[in-house]
Amino acid sequence: MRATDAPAGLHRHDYATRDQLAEALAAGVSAKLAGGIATRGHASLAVSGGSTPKRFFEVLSKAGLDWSSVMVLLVDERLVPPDHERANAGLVRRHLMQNRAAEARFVPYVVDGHTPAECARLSQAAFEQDGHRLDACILGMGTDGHTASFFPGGDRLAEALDPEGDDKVLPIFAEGAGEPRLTLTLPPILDARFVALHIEGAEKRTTLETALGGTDVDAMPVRAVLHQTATPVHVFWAP
Ligand SMILES: O=C1O[C@H](COP(=O)(O)O)[C@@H](O)[C@H](O)[C@H]1O
Repeated sequence: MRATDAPAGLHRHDYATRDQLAEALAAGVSAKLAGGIATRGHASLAVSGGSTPKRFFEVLSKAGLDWSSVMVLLVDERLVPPDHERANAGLVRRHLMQNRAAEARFVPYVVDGHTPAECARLSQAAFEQDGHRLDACILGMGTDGHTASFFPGGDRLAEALDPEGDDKVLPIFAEGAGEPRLTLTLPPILDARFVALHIEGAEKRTTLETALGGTDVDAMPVRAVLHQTATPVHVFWAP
C-alpha cells in the first residue's frame, strides 16, 4: 500500500494489485462490522454494484464475523426486474451472500410492482427499519464521474445531493444511467461510520484526479463526496 497526498478528510490507499486491494478493503470493512456487533449487537453495510466489487465481495464473504447480526443494503439499484443481469442485487447475491456471509440479512431495494417514487418510499422504509446509521458504506465511481446513482444530468440530482435533505432513498433518471435508478441520498452515505470509494484501473484514476482538480459537482457528482470535509473518505485504488 502507498499513501499519497490528498485533501484533508480524503485518505488514499493505493495497492499494487486488485487482490491486495480486495484483501485490505475486506479487512477494513470486516473490522467496522465487528465493531458494530460488539458495541450495538448488530451492524449494517451498504455496497455498490457494477463490475468493480466482485473480488472484494468474494473475500469479504469469507470473513469470520457473526454475519447473522449483519444487514447488507445497496447504495443504489437499477430499476430492472430482480433477476435481470444488470440488477445490482443479483451481483450481491452471487458474490457476497455466499460462504460465511450467507448468514447475513440482505435487504434489496423494492424494484417492481410500483412506480419509481413508490419503490423509493418502500425501500426507504426498509432502510429505516432498524433506525440505524450505516457502519460502512462502499461507493464505486463511473468514468463519467458518477457515484451511487448520482449521474451528471440526473433529474433529481440536486435533491439527492442536498446535505439537509430528509429523503434517504430517491428515484433518479439520467440519460447516461441506462435505466431509471434508486439511490441512497448523500446524507445517509456521509453519515456512515466508514465511507470508502473503491476504484480500479488507470482510467478511473484519471477520472479521480479530474474530479479532485475541479469543483463543478453537476459535471462530476462524485465531487460531492470527495470535496466535503465533514466525513473522512477512504479511496481504495489498484491498477
Ligand atoms: O452503475 C453503477 O456504476 C457504478 C460503477 O460501476 P463499475 O461497473 O464501473 O464498477 C457503481 O458504483 C454503481 O453502484 C452502479 O449502479
